Amino acid sequence: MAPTRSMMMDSPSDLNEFVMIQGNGVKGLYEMGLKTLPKQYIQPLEERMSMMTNKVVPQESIPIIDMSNNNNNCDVEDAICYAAEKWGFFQVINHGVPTQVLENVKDATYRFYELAAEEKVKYTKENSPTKHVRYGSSFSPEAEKALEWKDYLSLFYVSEDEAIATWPYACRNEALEYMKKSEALIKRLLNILMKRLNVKEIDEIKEAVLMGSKRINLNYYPVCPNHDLTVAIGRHSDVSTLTILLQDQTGGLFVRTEDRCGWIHVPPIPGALVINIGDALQIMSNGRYKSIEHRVTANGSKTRVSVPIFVNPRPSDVIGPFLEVLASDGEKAKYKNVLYSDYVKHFFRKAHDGKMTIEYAKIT
Ligand SMILES: COc1cc(/C=C/C(=O)SCCNC(=O)CCNC(=O)[C@H](O)C(C)(C)COP(=O)(O)OP(=O)(O)OC[C@H]2O[C@@H](n3cnc4c(N)ncnc43)[C@H](O)[C@@H]2OP(=O)(O)O)ccc1O
Ligand SMILES: O=C(O)CCC(=O)C(=O)O
Ligand SMILES: [Fe+2]
Repeated sequence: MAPTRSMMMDSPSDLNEFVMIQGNGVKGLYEMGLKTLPKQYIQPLEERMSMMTNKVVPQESIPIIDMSNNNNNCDVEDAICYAAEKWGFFQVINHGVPTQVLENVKDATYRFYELAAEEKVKYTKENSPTKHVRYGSSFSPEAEKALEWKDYLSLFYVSEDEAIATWPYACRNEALEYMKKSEALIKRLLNILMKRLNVKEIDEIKEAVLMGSKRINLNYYPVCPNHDLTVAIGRHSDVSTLTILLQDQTGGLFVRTEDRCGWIHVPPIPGALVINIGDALQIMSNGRYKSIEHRVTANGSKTRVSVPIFVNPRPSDVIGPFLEVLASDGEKAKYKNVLYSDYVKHFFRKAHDGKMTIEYAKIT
C-alpha cells in the first residue's frame, strides 16, 4: 500500500517540509484530516494536563477588574497593584478598547490563516522580506524536544508607515488599530503600577524602557487529534513588560497557582482583556510584580485564536531594578542589569521551560 500523506507525517523531515517549509502549519495538518497526532507533537508525561501533577484548581480564579471610572479610582489602582503583586495575571473589563476593534482583529486573524500556504510561506523566517514579520509554527522548533500545536504570525511594530509597507494585507489594518486603541489602557496600567513603586512620573527615558517597543502575535490553534498528548503552548513566562491578551470564547489558557502545585483556568469573558506581567517588569520592580508561568492546552473539538500585544523595552535598552524601588528602604537588587535584546535572544534560543528564563538575570 502506498503511504498516505497522513502516514508520511510521522517522518520528521516530511513533517518539517509540510508544516514549516511549505508553510501549511498545524492548520494544514488538521485540514488533512489526521486521526492521530504525529509523534513529534507528543509531549513528555509531565507536560500533559492529564497528569496528576498538573491538576486544575477549579475553585480559584484570577481577579477581574472593572476599569470604568464609575468605581472609586483608588479601588481600581489598589486592585491592579494587588493583582500584579499576588497573581501577575488579571482580566480587565470596561477597559476602553472598543469591542468592535477586538472583533475585527479576531476576524483578521482568521483571514490571515485562511490564506493559501503559498501566501503565508512568504513570511516564514527563511522567506520574509523583513525580520519584523514572521510566520511560524510551534515556539522554537530547533530547540524543542516535542513540538507545540500552534501557528503564529509575529509582527514587530516600528512605525505605522513600516507596518503598512510590510505587514500582511489580510490583517495589518486591524492589528494596527488594536495596537493604537490599546495605547491608553497600556499607559494607564503602567502609570498605576509605577506610582506604587515610587516612580512619580513616567518621563521619556522611563517610557522607552517600559514600552519602547511592541510586538503583536496572531496565534492560531486548530482542532487537534489526541489533544491530551500535546500542548498548544508549553509552560513559560512572557519576557515583556506587560502583555495585553485578547482570547476568543474557546478557553484553554491556564495560570500557575501561587504554590506552584496546580493550574487555574482563565475563563473567556466577552469583551475582556487578559493582562499579565512579564519578566522585564518583574526585573524592573525588583520582584515586586510577578511574571507568572502560564500555558495553553490543545483542543480536540474547536479552533482557538488569541492575539497578545507584548509591550516591551527597546532591544537596545539595559534593564535592571529601578533605583526608586531600591532607594525606598535600601532594598538589595535581586537582578543584575541586562541588555534586553540579550535577554530576548536567550528566551527564543531554548524551548519553553517555565520560569527559567529569569534565572539569566538573577543575582545569585
Ligand atoms: C513565538 O511564540 C511565542 C512568543 C512569545 C513571546 C513572548 C514575548 O514576550 S515577545 C517579546 C519579545 N521581545 C521582542 O520581541 C523585542 C523585539 N525583538 C527584536 O527586535 C529581536 O528579536 C532582538 C531581541 C533584538 C534580537 O534581534 P537579533 O539579534 O537580530 O536576532 P534575531 O535573529 O531577530 O532573533 C534572535 C533569536 O530569536 C528568534 N526570534 C526572534 N524573534 C522571534 C519571534 N517573533 N518568534 C520566534 N523566534 C524569534 C530568532 O529566530 C533567533 O534565534 P536563532 O536561533 O535563529 O538565532 C511567547 C510564547 C510563544 O509561544
Ligand atoms: O493564547 C493564549 O491564551 C496565551 C498566549 C501566550 O501565552 C503567548 O503568546 O505568550
Ligand atoms: Fe505567554
